[in-house]
Order: sequence, then C-alpha cells, then structure tokens
Amino acid sequence: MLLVLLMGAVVTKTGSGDGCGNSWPLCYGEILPTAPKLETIIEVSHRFVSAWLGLLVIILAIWAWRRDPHRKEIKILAGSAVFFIILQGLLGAAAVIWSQSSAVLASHFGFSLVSFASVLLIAILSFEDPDRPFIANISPGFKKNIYWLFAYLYAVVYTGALVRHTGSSMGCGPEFPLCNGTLFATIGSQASIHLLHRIAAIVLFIWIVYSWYHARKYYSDQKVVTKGFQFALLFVILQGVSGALIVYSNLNLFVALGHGLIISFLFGTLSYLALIVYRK
Ligand code: HEM
Repeated sequence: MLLVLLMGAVVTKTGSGDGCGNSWPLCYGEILPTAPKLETIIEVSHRFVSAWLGLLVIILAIWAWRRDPHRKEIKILAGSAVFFIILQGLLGAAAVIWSQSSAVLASHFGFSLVSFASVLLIAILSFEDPDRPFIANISPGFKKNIYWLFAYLYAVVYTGALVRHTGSSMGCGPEFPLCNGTLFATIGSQASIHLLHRIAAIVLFIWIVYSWYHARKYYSDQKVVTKGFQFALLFVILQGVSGALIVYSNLNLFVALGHGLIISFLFGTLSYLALIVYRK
C-alpha cells in the first residue's frame, strides 16, 4: 500500500496523469502500449500495481472476516479497506477520463490513507489475542481529544494534498518560515494555499506536543499510549522538517516523496491510538 501511495505521488509529480490520454482501463486501446513514453510507463505501472493491490486488499478483507467472524472491529475495518480502495480506483479512473478539479484530486490522497490505515489495523489486530484485546484506560476528555486530533490530522492532510494539486508547492518561493519575504498572502493565491498548510501544520504540531505531554504526565503506566504519542511526536517533527526541506530543495522529488511517506506513519499511529481508546 505504501508503494502504491508513493507511485500515485510520482504520477502527479512527474505530470504523468495524462500518460494514457483520456483512455481507461486500456492505455490508448492497448494493455501494454508499444514504444511508450516515460509518462505512459509511469501511468501504466501505477495502474497495474494498484489493480494488483486492490485484489490483495479484497482477499485480505475476506480472509480476515472469515477468520474472525465474531470481531466487529475486523468487519468494520475490512469493509472500510475494500470500500476505500474501490472508491480510490473509481476516482482515479474518473480523473483520467473527465479530468477533475484540484479539490477532488486532493481527496484521493485522504482516501488512500484511510484504506492504508484500515489494512494496517487489520494486520495489527491479527496478531492480537481476540480474548484479551488491548484497552487503553483513559479519561473521557482525553479520549475525545484523541478523536478530534485524528479528525484534525485528516484536515491537515487535505490541505497538504491541496498544495500539491493546485501547484502551490513553491507558492512561497524557496523560503521557510517566511513566505515570499512576508508572513501574509492574498487570499486565493498559491502562496495563501501554501501558507494555510503551514499554519495548519503548526497547530497540529502544538496539539501533538500537548497530547504527548498529557499522556506522559497522567498515563505513564500505560506504555502503549505514551509510546504511541512518542511516535506521533517523532513523525510530526519529521513531517515538518521534510516539509521545510521540500521548499529549500526547490521541490526535490525524493524529499517530496518522503513527506508523503512519513504522513502514512503518523496517520497509522494515530489511527491505532483512536482504536484502542474507542474500545473502552
Ligand atoms: C507537520 C505537519 C505536516 C503534515 C501532516 C503535512 C502533510 C502533507 C501532506 C499529506 C501532503 C500531500 C502529500 C502528497 O500529496 O503526496 C503535503 C504536501 C506538502 N507539504 Fe506538508 N505537511 C506538514 C508540514 C509541512 C510544512 C511545515 C511544510 C513547509 C514548510 C510543508 C510543505 C508541503 C509542500 C510543499 C507540499 C507539496 C509537496 C508536493 O508537491 O509533492 N508541509 N503535506
């Protein structure tokens, strides 16, 4: 799933989305086009690997469902993994055939993260003893805090994907923390979309620091919660550093891919925390 997530990023970042023109599922009427251009190779390989992944996710979901028919969590996660992977495929096809707005394209990335997190949680639950599920014992207030933090993370992801799909990645020039020499931008400009993402990221960072501190102070006996927030803190720092490096490196492909990869770890960590507090 991580590979497909990265391949999707390579498709947009190398401008290969039109590698097969408007044709889907075939590429210019062929399964494997003869004498393809580089963009066509990138687009076709993304389609092949995604189709294979879709099949694997469906097999995993059925397998997990049948293995643990009494676990409601597995059923929900299996359903969500399949639903989002199919939705993802359909949106991808729609983007090729009709070409979509930046807002719709940005939602792709969020959906693939949900699908990724569902598969990750199924994998984690598969190693858990169904008779002794791990339950985090925390206050209702902190539980709500985790849910809201998770929802907010999703919103930040969306602002990031919007930066990419509106072509605003260098909207502030090669500068950070300043944006084109200032901290302001005209609403609707590429700089403003970029700035919105930075501000959303800073709020996320502060929120995670607060949650990490709170978990350390009040739940030091619950290693999974404290460790979970330690990882969340590590990933959000790496996310911020890689974001700044994207800008300094003038949108280096590998740095940008790293930014897209680290978010999967952060999203996975918070989704696990949300799951274990939901159980109480
Ligand atoms: C710390 C929390 C942050 C989170 C959770 C986050 C998340 C994201 C996500 C999910 C994307 C979309 C990736 C993709 O579509 O492949 C993105 C893109 C981007 N982010 Fe962030 N980001 C964060 C911080 C930052 C910071 C601090 C900066 C700048 C200083 C930044 C700059 C960018 C840029 C330039 C892109 C577009 C990259 C591209 O064109 O591929 N991000 N971010």
